[in-house]
Amino acid sequence: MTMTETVKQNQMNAEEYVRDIYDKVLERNPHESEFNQAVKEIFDSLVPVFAKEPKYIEHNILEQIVEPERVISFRVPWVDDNGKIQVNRGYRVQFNSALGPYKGGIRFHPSVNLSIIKFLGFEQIFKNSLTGQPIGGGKGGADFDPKGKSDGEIMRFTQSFMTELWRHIGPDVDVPAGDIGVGAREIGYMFGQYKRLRGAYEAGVITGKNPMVGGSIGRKEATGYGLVYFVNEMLKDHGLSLEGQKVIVSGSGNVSTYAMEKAIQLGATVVACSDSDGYVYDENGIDVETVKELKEKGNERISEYVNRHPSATYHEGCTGIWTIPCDIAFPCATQNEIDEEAAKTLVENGVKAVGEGANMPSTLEAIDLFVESDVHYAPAKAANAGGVAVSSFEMSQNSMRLSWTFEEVDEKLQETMKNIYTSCVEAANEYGDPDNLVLGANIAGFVKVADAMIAQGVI
Ligand SMILES: NC(=O)C1=CN([C@@H]2O[C@H](COP(=O)(O)OP(=O)(O)OC[C@H]3O[C@@H](n4cnc5c(N)ncnc54)[C@H](O)[C@@H]3O)[C@@H](O)[C@H]2O)C=CC1
Ligand SMILES: O=C(O)CCC(=O)C(=O)O
Repeated sequence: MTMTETVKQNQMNAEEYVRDIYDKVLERNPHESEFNQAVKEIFDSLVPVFAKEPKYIEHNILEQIVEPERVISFRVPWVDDNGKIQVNRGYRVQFNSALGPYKGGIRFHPSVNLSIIKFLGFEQIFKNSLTGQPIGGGKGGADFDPKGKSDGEIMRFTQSFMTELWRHIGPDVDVPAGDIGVGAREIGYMFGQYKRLRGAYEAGVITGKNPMVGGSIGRKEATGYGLVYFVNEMLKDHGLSLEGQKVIVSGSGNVSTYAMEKAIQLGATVVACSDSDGYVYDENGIDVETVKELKEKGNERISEYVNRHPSATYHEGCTGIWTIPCDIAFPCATQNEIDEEAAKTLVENGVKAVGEGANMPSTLEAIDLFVESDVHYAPAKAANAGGVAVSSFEMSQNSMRLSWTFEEVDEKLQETMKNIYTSCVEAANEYGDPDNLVLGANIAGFVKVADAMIAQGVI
């Protein structure tokens, strides 16, 4: 065969391999739409890698990587404030340990099911690889709705959840953290229950702890700040900055709050944020301290914001936020919150950049639209990796029994986000599609995990 014929043949083999394994994924997991979506996005990016490096086909890496190493599903019984017994379903998906102990958050939300936990765990493998830290990928959660629950109910539920989970985790085995509906309070209750059952103070078993019980200073801010650092790098690379930009941020939880705070510190005006009921808009700028008071300290809806800031307006419904003309959009709430129509509206309104704080906030159609347009698009698994990176720093601090200052953590976070951005750009360039950070993030994240899997044999 001539050189050209070999290249052509390798390309055809790669396309056929990816198609075959994707068909198997669909056949094995017919009802897991979110998982299948996450798999499709990554698979599409990997065809050129398999064409160039047939060793990944020879080792059948794709079929191995899409099957979790372990899926744990369990009953979570608890007693509510009326003395009634409630039952929820808990999950932990230990997806891939090629690079280190399983690592990834726990989500408490009524929508949680196996498909959602598997998509999150799958994404986490590549995100964690991008951080450069020695951590594998996993995720967990329960279909428990924390909304409207008393502190006692939250504690009893969380303790019951850990009463099963504890036997599957450990500082060198699997290290959970927070996600939607799980913050420092829930992490504290989980850590306390683990300690009681394990009979040992193993601080490195869970991250996102309050600094007074071994948590890393700066973990709370890390995902939101990291997102803005990543987007800032991307903007700088194109002669732009955050200074003077009009920004919208969906959600008003952990990631959104600190994305807003950092964007404002870097000179942007955040004009809107939201929760699952609606959004608030203020052209003069959202006051983050008020959002913190409402959401972090209180348990209030974002609609309350307008009672404290009469210049702001409240709008029912969570998709309307994407109709606000802006320069930069930070989706920081949940999966698939930007569909094709929302993406079209953002592009028509002249959005310059989209930075994903949430996991998989854009549908496949929305991603295609951003990539094909002139929008600078920062995909979640790269842009929101700051949270898990600082979680890994927390594990290091716990092992060394010391604690770094905010400045030390923040400096390491900035360096990490810069390195992730560079890895994505280099991979995108190597594969001939500069500026395509979806391609860059997927390839750079995949190659390290795949090589580590090959090095460890068929296990
Ligand atoms: N907490 C972390 O360190 C990390 C979180 N993420 C992702 O970021 C996203 C947000 O997580 P957190 O801020 O931790 O959760 P959170 O529970 O602190 O906040 C979630 C926010 O989203 C809002 N929300 C939920 N559904 C919504 C909808 N359909 N429309 C508008 N708002 C909606 C909630 O009202 C809440 O304000 C999730 O996708 C999560 O997986 C990603 C990386 C790390
Ligand atoms: O901090 C962690 O371990 C996990 C954070 C997380 O769940 C995520 O990156 O989506």
